[in-house]
Amino acid sequence: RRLPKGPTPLPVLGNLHQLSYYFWRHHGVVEAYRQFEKQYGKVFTVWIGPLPTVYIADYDVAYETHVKRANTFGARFAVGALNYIREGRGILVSNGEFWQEHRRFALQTLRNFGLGKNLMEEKIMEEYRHWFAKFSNKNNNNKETGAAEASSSMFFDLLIGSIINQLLTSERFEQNDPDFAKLKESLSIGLEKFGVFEIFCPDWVLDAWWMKWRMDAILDPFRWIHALSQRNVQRRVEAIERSEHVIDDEGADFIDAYLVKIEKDRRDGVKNSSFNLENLAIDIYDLWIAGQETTSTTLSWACACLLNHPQVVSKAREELVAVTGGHRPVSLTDKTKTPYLNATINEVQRIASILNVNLFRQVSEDTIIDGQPIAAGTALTTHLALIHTDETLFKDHTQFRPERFLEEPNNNLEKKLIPFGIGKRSCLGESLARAELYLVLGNMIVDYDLEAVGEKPSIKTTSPFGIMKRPPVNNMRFVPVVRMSRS
Ligand code: HEM
Repeated sequence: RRLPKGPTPLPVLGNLHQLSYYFWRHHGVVEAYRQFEKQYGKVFTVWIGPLPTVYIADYDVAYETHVKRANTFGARFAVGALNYIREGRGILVSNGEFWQEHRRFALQTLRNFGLGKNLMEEKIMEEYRHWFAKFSNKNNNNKETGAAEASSSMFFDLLIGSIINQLLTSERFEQNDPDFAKLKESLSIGLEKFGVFEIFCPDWVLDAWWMKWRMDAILDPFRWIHALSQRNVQRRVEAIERSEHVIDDEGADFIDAYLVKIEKDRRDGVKNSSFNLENLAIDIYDLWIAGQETTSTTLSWACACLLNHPQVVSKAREELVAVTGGHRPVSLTDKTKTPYLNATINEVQRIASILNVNLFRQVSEDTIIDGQPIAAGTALTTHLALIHTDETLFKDHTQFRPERFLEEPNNNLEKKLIPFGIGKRSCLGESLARAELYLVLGNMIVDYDLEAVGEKPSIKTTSPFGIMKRPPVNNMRFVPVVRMSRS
């Protein structure tokens, strides 16, 4: 088999024995893969049982393959738990014409939200104000200072979950919503368990009775989110039928825009259009899953970093107040004038590197990577966490130091930071996520002093073995610093 270098696999087991040993010895997935990188170089193969998987741990190689030869590296490798509910549909794991049409439609719809009246910024700021005010008004918070106390993960889950929900369905999550609390609890258990093994498990293993104990914990929250998406679609259709909801122009949210597209395809006589109600529920499911946990997790990591580095908060605040005068909210139009905040967000995303293992692609033809052959059909991924901790690029990579992005010469560091992936299948929600991170962090830094409740969180993950690198769990206090009216 034409494959890049890697440890010799055993029959059936592949390299699982070595991987498990490194997991245990080096306390996590990323460090385990780093051991292979040290031995075999920037491009290496690891066999997960009978399946060879290839990893790229170098920015230049990732760019040369995923950008310059995008067509060869643009298909998704979709098996296992990731494909479980989707069955090749949605955006995350679909391929071919279906993927192209649905990605283009979702991108265009999100882009429209950011144009003209800028619905995106409006909704982000509306939710920002709502959730900070709601937490400040809670009975157990300090009435004199107006300080709000919250678990960072629950707070950002509600805030970010509500933003994405507003864009998709025009609805907000309500605090103490028992459904939401149940979902988040089971999702965090599921995500801690969801590991490299589950990405590649064939369906018959996922469905086997002897895997039920593990698979139910991992898949139940996803089934729940899918059912919720179906319910939202159904509710909207019924509201339209009862004339309680009217779609103006292109609609108020993603569901409306999609219903307009279904109607347009029908009128244009498009045969076998892939835009229908069931696929709408899957697209919403994908956008919610990909858009909620990722951004919320990044904000929790940001708080862990900022609580440990108050000097960064002071410097960013000084820059922001100089730009806004402290009398108006930070807006996306300020971005070009806030290099320090931009560098801080970059450094948060680098330290967070929230995917211990990125989504996999499938090589579409026999080809060469960095001088080594690779066969068509091979599963391959860019290892973002290894690239973001490459000492030749990010010296003293364990240090949280936004200044590294501002120093000259800095080797074009900003370009080499790729938390949203690279190439044709890179993150569809990048502009929304960047807007959320900028507006929430920028305004929060101007409006609040951050205090840890109890000990400061250590900048260390709670799930080194899962596919997502979850942030430290911590309670924190947001103490208002600006009491003047800022509309
Ligand atoms: C900080 C937040 C986020 C991070 C770090 C992130 C990261 C990523 C990464 C690494 C990928 C895989 C790229 C690859 O294959 O190389 C991805 C894909 C994707 N993301 Fe995000 N994401 C974030 C937020 C969002 C948001 C807000 C949305 C939606 C509204 C979203 C929707 C998607 C979708 C649909 C894909 C699949 C794209 C495709 O296969 O064509 N993401 N994201």
